[in-house]
Amino acid sequence: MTTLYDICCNEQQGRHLRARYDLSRHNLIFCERPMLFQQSLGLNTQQAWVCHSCHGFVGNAADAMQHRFPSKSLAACKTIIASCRQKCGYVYCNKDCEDAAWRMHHRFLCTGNIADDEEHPLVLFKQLAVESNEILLLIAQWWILEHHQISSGERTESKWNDFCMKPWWEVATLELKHQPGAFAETATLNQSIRNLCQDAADLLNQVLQMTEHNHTIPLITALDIAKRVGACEQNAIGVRQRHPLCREVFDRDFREMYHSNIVQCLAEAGFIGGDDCDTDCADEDDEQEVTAKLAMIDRDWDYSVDEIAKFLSELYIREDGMVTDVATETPSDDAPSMTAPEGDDLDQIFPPLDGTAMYATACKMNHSCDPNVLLVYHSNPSWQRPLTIFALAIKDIQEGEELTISYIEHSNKSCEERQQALVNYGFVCTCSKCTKEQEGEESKFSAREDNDDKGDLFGQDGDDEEDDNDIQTPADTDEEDSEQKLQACLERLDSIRNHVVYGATPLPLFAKASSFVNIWVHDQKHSGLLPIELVTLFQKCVQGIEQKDFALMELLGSDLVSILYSSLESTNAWPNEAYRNAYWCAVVVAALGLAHRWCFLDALDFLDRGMVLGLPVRNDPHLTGFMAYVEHHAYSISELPVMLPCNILLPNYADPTVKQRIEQHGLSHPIQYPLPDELHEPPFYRTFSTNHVLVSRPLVLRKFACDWTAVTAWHDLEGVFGQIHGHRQIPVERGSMLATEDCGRMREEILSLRNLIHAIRAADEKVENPVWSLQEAQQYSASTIYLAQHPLLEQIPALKEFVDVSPPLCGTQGPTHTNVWLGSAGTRTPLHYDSYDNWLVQVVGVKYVRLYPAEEQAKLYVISKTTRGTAAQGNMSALHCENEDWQQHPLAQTASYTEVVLHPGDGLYIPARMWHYVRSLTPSISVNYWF
Ligand SMILES: C[S@@+](CC[C@H](N)C(=O)[O-])C[C@H]1O[C@@H](n2cnc3c(N)ncnc32)[C@H](O)[C@@H]1O
Ligand SMILES: [Fe+2]
Repeated sequence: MTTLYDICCNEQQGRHLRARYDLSRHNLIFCERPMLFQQSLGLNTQQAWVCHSCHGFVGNAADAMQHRFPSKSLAACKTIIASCRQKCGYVYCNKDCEDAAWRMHHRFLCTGNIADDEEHPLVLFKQLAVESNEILLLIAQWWILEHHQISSGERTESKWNDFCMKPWWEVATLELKHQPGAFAETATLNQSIRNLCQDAADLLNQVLQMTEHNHTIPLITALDIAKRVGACEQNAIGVRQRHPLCREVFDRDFREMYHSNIVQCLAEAGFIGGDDCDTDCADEDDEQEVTAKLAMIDRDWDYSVDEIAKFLSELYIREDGMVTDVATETPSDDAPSMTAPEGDDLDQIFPPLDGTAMYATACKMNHSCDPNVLLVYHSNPSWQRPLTIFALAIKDIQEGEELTISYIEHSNKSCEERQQALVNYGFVCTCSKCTKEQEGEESKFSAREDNDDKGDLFGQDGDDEEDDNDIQTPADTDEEDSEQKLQACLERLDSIRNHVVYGATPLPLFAKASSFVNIWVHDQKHSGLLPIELVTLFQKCVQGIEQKDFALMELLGSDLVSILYSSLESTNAWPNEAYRNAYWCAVVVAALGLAHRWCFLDALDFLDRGMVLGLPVRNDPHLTGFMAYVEHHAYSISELPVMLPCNILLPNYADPTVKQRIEQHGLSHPIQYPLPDELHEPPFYRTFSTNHVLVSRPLVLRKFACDWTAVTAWHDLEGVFGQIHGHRQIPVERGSMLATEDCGRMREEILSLRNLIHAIRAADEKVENPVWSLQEAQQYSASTIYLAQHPLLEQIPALKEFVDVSPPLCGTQGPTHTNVWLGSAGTRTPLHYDSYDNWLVQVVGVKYVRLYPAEEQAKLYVISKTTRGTAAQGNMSALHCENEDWQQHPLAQTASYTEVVLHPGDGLYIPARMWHYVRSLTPSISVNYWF
């Protein structure tokens, strides 16, 4: 999906955004996370306990309570809050966040080792920032990130300088400029800012030189600093993010995750008493399974939202920071005075995060007093992806129209007052509203002010809510028990609904995706393939879709996903296509609901799991638009500001000792020549077909893929797979089917690409050299991890750009399946055959392959079809290649085979039914085509 806007630039308007398509009111135009953020210093850093990497509040409810009220001994910290490795006092959500911040900028700016050195330039720099302008701290980060270089080459991005960058001294004197007689004052201010910038530059340069001895980060000048501070003055947004305990307490997901924590720590702290915390969600008798599941939907929390909110809002804070429960404590006369938080304003107990952020796209929008876009903060349900900004259309917008926001709070301001408020931006507003008002047509506009017009670029309170009045509870006519439960559940939803920010999925995408569901459900009605209870639930989904009841879609969709998953697991129904189709359909319903709530990462998780476990209709024209929409927005909020350097070791193939290392250490024995046929230039398909395909003769084609961008780009496993696509969920195998020890036995899991890369890195660290021997592969079998035979290019279409999706050597029809194999060193694929012709293309790393012709099958101890388990298809051999048990498998000793080592860019043609065994000698990525 392309963006819904274009970034344009002209002399009058500077950089600005224009709608690329017609947009409707309530459409989400884009969302993004800040490229830079600086928390307000002082009290806020102490009270709002946030991660210094992603800026989310750290820990769970218990941690937050503990942090805020340390004198109470509360539940122990259950999450893994990480502290800075140099103990500077910074905290992070977890080790990942710590690591990312460290690698991005913190290694330059950490005071952990130097805290008591008052003369240290870093200490002096921070002091200067505190005394003059906190933004200087942001500038230090900016400079480092802007010049961040990684080992595999430079990746400076122009986005860092794509702002109006008037020097600070010019911006700061804008206001004085218009005052008569302020000439001397202007000159003094101008000079003192120049001096300040020079001091800051001198100190920062010393810091940079001390940390980075090879000077990959250039020195900064006073002007560099001034331009960036100026840019912040005119582009940055003041952000305030409420503490989850204040805000998210109204959210269903949040409650689900933190409910017991909140209750527990409130109880332990004595805020609530005598609770009997019963978890009686399944008090049902042994009714049908589905009915029981339905009861789960209607699970009752021990305490309702209102109750929890009430607990929190009724807490009193004393001036010494202690919290008391008003009901249990009567203040004595000499007790410090108490202040009660107002109504539902809980910010006093859990203060919000305050700070300044730079957003690369939002900062390119110009101001209008009659804007068509509103920026909204809405942290997704959990505590993740903080500071995400959502740009919402508040009017119908035509293609080509400029997208504008209001920089100021202006509902009741006159034109003159607005111009005054805008003075620091250095322009006179000539928007239609200002023009008309100056022509004396004010009345018309003030009448038009509506609720939506809350667009204040600064100091947004993040509480804007869009209540979609179209949404109604579907009327229920049926009298069934499940109906009643559903009804109760819907009633409960009503209260949640009002607290959700709605930004509609573009109607055409929604309509198409939901027609997919409608059609599928309609087909199920009479097919008899699914139990009637499930069909009924799916029909409820359709009703939800028709009524645009997104909360119901989310709830029912995700519950159906878990119901189907447990039936698939417990009855081993994986081969049951009806169930897997249903799984995919449920996933789409849940994703439709989640996308409406802008939970794009969660929606994408569902879709990914659906692609892995369900039977997705690949390239279904109904779904592609919606899936691209979800994918697009998920990507824009999952990005880190810069790519992290790669920590996974891969051999440098240009180094002749590497070849030696592979042969002497990696291989279990010297390769027996002759090899399979080998070519260095691709043959014509017809020649290849005649000489190899028709006669089942393998072929090695060196440099098959040497011009694929994947060969270089994917070398950076960490950047491409760990970061850009790190949030995608994929199926992996841990351990090996060939492992002899229990702990190394293969297990299947679904995890994120980021975690796969972490696991590859962890395996990589077991052995000093990136090339693993057979013994190492066996010894560390439990650490090996493999995304094996997965259609990753279908799942992440963006990856197709890096490879040839239809190589000519796969014939005129092109490949029927394309799979990606991504894993650590030491992965071993047992001896087996496939019924397709196969091109195995090595992209990154080195693999050893052994091939036995089909004629040798009699000597290969084929595992019979009647055996249970994965090998039941008659295409697996019991032989442990490279580690054969000749006693048990004597015939194999005489079986003839060929073998080959594949390097990046090499392709191997494996004929259909030819037996093959594969071992990765290094971390490796391959692509294979069945044709
Ligand atoms: C947040 S930036 C917007 C992007 C800016 N146009 C650019 O080229 O980078 C704010 C600056 O844009 C310019 N600007 C914003 N709204 C404007 C308007 N309505 N008329 C003229 N200039 C405007 C002012 O120079 C202001 O300081
Ligand atoms: Fe205006």
